Amino acid sequence: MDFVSQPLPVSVNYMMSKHKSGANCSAAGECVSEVQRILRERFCHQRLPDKPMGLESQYKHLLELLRRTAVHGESNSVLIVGPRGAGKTMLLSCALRELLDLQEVKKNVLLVQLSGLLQTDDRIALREITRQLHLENVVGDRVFGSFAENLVFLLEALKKGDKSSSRPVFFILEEFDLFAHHKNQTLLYNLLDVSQSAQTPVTVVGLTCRLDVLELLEKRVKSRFSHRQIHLLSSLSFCQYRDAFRSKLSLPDDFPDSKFSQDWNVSILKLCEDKSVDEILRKHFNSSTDFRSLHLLLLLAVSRVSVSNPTLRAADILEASRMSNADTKANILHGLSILELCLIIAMKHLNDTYEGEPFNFQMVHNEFKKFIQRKSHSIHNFEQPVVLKAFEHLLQLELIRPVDAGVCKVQREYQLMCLMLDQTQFRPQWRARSGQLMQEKSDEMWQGDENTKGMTLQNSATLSTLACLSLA
Ligand SMILES: Nc1ncnc2c1ncn2[C@@H]1O[C@H](COP(=O)(O)OP(=O)(O)OP(=O)(O)O)[C@@H](O)[C@H]1O
Repeated sequence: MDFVSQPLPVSVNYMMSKHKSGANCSAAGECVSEVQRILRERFCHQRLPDKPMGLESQYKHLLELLRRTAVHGESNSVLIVGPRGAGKTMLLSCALRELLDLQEVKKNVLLVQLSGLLQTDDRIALREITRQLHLENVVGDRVFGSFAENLVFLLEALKKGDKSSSRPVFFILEEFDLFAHHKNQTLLYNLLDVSQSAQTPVTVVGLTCRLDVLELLEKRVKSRFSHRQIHLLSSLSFCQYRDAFRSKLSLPDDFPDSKFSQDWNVSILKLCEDKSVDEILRKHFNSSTDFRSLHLLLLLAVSRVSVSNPTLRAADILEASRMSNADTKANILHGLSILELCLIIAMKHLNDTYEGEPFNFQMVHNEFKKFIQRKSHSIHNFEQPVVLKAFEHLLQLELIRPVDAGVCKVQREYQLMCLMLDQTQFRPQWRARSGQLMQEKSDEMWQGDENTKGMTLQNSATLSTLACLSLA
């Protein structure tokens, strides 16, 4: 290994740079990148919070259930139900973290994690269970008569030498409701069956967003479920939300540069008192109390921190809020080519003319050709395959959508489409895009006609775009 070229840990780098003359700038740089590393880890779910905020009773309940399996060998089953981003995975991970801190539990307990999005049928799920329990060699080429036989064999294989005690197993099923769509719900039936019988200490923990998840279970599966449910419904107040904002941005005590971290933490306190920041937070809180959207806002704000701007300012939060609320579809319009923009305008024309009726490629192309005839000097006459390619790109970007995706017999050029943009997404983007093009290219000078409403145009590329504007 080439240790010389390996990057040094930040703290070592920082210590070294501290002793160098004129090292202030590089030390500040190190601190800023360390701040960004810590906070990004925090916001990208790589680090669990110390305690789940506002979920104390649910946390205690879950921890006790898991402890009873791990310590006393009791089997159980439980569902954690809550909306997206409510903290289901985080709650379970925190409880497991606390439980696995106990030495005797850590040695004994086995974890199997499945997700309804990944294990799409029971065969794949069983293979994954075998893999996670490290029993591939034990199973070998053995053939099993049924799924239940296979599962029982796996659990038997986990029994210790004295045959009386088994190692407790936690089966964690993320997106639990998707497992209910597997054929005959065999996996759920067998897991819940094992959790009911006294064979092996097993706890099945299901995580789901669906409140009606029990309705999806077959009768025989439902009857084997313990009907324990932990609901995560946000009861967060704005004050708690603001506290979370402060604590999520604060630097830990073990930050390599204590002076920097003190200054940073003071600046975060000041930020929390800022009126405009309070307003933004209130707006975010009113639209969603989940921490995932708060993390996105903070991630965008923290990415604006640099050596020249080493603390977070209210303007950074404001800009981050603007970016996180931006209309993504309208933003896509910024990146379109001139031909694609022309096609979008042609579609909008058709929409206006036929009052929102669907259109096909031929209609759009005809409209586009009419425009070229009128303004032949302002836009290049593209060949039909090129126009079709641009049209398909718009389809890929989901700016247009087939009216009936099931009808695939129709020739591509005649397939009916509808435009997925509305008036509000049109106008501001249009102006921004034409303005942007005007700035980008300034080779040829051109005086606008009455369609451009007296504006002076800078070049032919802009000309085409603004000629499009006259179409709109
Ligand atoms: N009460 C809370 N306290 C601290 N952090 C929280 C809390 N609730 C959610 N979070 C944070 O919000 C983020 C999303 O949480 P998590 O992934 O656990 O949600 P989830 O309910 O499992 O979502 P999904 O249904 O999409 O799987 C995580 O970074 C988590 O740390």
